[in-house]
Amino acid sequence: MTSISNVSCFNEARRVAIFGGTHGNEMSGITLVNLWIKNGKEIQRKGVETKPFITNPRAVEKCTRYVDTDLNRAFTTENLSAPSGDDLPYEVKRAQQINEIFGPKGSPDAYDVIFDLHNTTSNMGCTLILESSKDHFNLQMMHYIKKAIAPDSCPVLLTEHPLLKYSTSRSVAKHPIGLEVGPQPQGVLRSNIFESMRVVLKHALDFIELFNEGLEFPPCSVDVFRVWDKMDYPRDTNGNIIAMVHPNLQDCDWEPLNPGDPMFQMFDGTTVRYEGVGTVYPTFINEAAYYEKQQAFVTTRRETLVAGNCFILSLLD
Ligand SMILES: CC(=O)N[C@@H](CC(=O)O)C(=O)O
Ligand SMILES: [Zn+2]
Repeated sequence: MTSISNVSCFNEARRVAIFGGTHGNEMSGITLVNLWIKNGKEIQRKGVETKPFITNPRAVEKCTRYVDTDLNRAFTTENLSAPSGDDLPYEVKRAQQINEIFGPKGSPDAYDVIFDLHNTTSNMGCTLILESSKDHFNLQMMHYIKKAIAPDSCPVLLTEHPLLKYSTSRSVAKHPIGLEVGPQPQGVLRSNIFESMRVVLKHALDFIELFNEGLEFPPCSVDVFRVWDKMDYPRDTNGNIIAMVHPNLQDCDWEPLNPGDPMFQMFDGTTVRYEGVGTVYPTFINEAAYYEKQQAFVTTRRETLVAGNCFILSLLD
């Protein structure tokens, strides 16, 4: 990327991948990717090579999140550079293979864009996950998608955080995009969730086609929710959970939570209130997969990011 004040230029996005089954029990992405592996017409765009790919086939087969360890945390430099061997956890070996095919992570040879399709048990709607506030290409794409699906909404979760950021499968690409759609139980397919994932992907691929054709995208601003903190369930001294998400908070992803608002309901009926400073916007509320990560929900803060004028580099010649 070249940045000239407010101008961002990129090479064409020729190589695009769509990942499903990074978590083997999140059925929308698995089903869509399998459909597209059989017949890719729907995801074909002029001048773009789009590769649908099942990232964790053994977890998909077992319909479980992972086999040995969470694949969507496995793309650390340490794992990717570990000497390959049979004793490595399955997902670490798989991360190395994926890095070979779609990366290497951080190199010019890496895929341009990777969409990673996820489902959540939380009421997050159709959420786009952005890893860097400086990724103007992704910001422009997200702006385009938001406009295209209006009046439906499509919140953007920015996971850039000094401690809470994790090493995702999609992070091997130059422009990683997570798509998180819910609520949907693990192992279950719901038609409404399936359809909204499909529609967002259609607009995303349309954007890439238009961009490659040389369309110029003027500066724009994008409202995002930046990850702020993670909140665990109240626990006893043995580490057992002793409360549930409060009914006032359950399903209220992206809605403001203010100091003093109910947060958890103890098993004895008492209410635990939010005691932070200022308004936060909780999300991933009561996500099933996060019980093992000691996480009841994450808090976010609202922010507006600005994306510069965006077009292909060859237009400058
Ligand atoms: C529920 C779930 O799996 N969420 C994803 C979010 C992401 O892809 O960034 C994860 O924890 O890996
Ligand atoms: Zn997932």
